[in-house]
Amino acid sequence: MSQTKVFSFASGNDISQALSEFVAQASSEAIARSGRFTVAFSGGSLPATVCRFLVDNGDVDFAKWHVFWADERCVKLDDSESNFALVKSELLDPLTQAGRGIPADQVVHISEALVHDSAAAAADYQSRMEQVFADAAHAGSFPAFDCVLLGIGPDGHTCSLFPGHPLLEETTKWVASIDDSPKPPPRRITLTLPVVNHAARVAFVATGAGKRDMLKRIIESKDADLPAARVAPASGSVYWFLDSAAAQDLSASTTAKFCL
Ligand SMILES: O=C1O[C@H](COP(=O)(O)O)[C@@H](O)[C@H](O)[C@H]1O
Repeated sequence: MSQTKVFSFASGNDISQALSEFVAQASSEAIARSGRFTVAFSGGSLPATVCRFLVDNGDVDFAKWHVFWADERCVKLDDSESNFALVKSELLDPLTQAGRGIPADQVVHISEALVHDSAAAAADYQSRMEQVFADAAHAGSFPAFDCVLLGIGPDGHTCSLFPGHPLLEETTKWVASIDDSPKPPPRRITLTLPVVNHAARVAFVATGAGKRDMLKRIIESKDADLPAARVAPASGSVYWFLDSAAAQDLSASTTAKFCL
């Protein structure tokens, strides 16, 4: 049974500071336990919020990170729609410039050669994930990410898992393709719900009043029509990092003071 904690912060800077501490702690615990930290990033507004202070956090051993994407658009890596490009500019490039770069073979992004064929791109992405999570692959199980960082859309989607879409029922694949995303661009690849629900920690990040109704439905009503409400890692925890505008419809008893 997963544990859920909801944190509300006064400002975007406060969220970013807390996320820097949260990810740093998740990273140190994972590295102490297994010698590495496996993390999946979403795109959208999340990379800038998560990475604002993380890059300068001297407690993080980025050389031991293995970076994945929770979802990716089937576009070239330098396209303005690319989730890779967001993480590159917010995290990978600044770390390289600071002499603390993540080794390139530990940054597992979509194959640019396959972006014209989403099914092939998803299969290729899964096979590269299987190399990192070899034990899970051999056991026919699912990978257990140390941390999955998720955004939500105003329709309640997370990763590229959209309300009412058949991909929500996927039970075997680690990575799936979608060619009819209601939010452009239409062709994408995404982690599946079983993978997200095997993670040790899932952190949702949502800001702005535009998401407040949706957050009430997801967090308090647990409306299963909304993909984000189906995120409940079997032996992991879910954390919500919200600003006060996004959290304003939640009951006071739902939110907790941030502490690690
Ligand atoms: O399309 C996507 O949207 C969601 C939400 O983005 P946001 O800008 O509203 O935070 C994002 O989490 C996902 O990775 C992305 O592909």
